[in-house]
Amino acid sequence: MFLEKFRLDGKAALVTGGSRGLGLEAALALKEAGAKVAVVARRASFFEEARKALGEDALYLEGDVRDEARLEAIAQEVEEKLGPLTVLVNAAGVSWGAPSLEMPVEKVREVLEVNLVGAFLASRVAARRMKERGYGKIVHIASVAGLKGEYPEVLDAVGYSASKGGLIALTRDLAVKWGRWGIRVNALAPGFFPTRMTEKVLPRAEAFLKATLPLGRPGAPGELGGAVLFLASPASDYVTGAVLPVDGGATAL
Ligand SMILES: NC(=O)c1ccc[n+]([C@@H]2O[C@H](COP(=O)([O-])OP(=O)(O)OC[C@H]3O[C@@H](n4cnc5c(N)ncnc54)[C@H](O)[C@@H]3O)[C@@H](O)[C@H]2O)c1
Ligand SMILES: O=C(O)[C@H](O)[C@@H](O)[C@H](O)[C@H](O)CO
Repeated sequence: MFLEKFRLDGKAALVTGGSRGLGLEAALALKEAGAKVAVVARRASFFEEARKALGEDALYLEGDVRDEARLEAIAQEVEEKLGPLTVLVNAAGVSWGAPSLEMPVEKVREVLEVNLVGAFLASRVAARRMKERGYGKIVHIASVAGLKGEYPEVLDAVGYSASKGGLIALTRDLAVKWGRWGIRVNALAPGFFPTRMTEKVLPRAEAFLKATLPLGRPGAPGELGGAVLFLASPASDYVTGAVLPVDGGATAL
């Protein structure tokens, strides 16, 4: 009875940034639960890794989350090929590290544009469709960096932190605005996970994280997918506007 609620058999799910890293892990979790999965990344050449993991049944769609017209076309194609869009995971994201007093302002703008504006655009493209059916699940991959300040030896990326804080505010506001349409909007706030995004930062931050995190280590591959599945599936149908840290206790400090 309860395990059944984690199933997504035959439901269409779209994952932005699903070509690798945490987005790919999200797509794999949704697929394992029975969803028909589409992933978006900026270039077709980025899909090699995802194809190996997700197989030929998945849809691989090129697109930039800053381009709303392209997102509309993607949603249309997903609905034509996979059926009504039930789940959107916004995992597309970029980061730019530099000391805050020297951070190039164009990098702050770029990061906000992808991580915050892009997630908003993908959400409303999905919500226009979900509203018609009175049901939908939107999951943002935010970050603990959006919930608390960071020492520079852990994360020196002010634009990134601001984008994730904005995404958390957006999660709550859209949850309130869209709840009456049956659309649930929630966010995950991962701590440190080893991916392409963190490969340069992790060696510098690891000793600090081991010494300070309640669980004494960064996240490992496979430790986010279950939380994605919870927020994407009927198991969380009475949850909206929530922010779930998956962070080894970083935000409990
Ligand atoms: N790795 C971590 O420790 C960590 C922690 C918290 C949150 N996150 C978030 O998780 C998400 C996934 O990051 P990751 O760690 O897997 O890194 P990653 O660099 O491996 O993945 C980022 C993904 O976003 C896609 N992307 C980037 N810009 C895009 C754009 N403009 N349009 C479409 N797609 C775009 C990339 O192609 C890639 O698939 C990001 O939002 C990131 O901020 C990561
Ligand atoms: O990519 C991210 O979002 C980063 O990994 C941060 O979320 C760190 O986990 C945090 O700075 C640790 O306190």
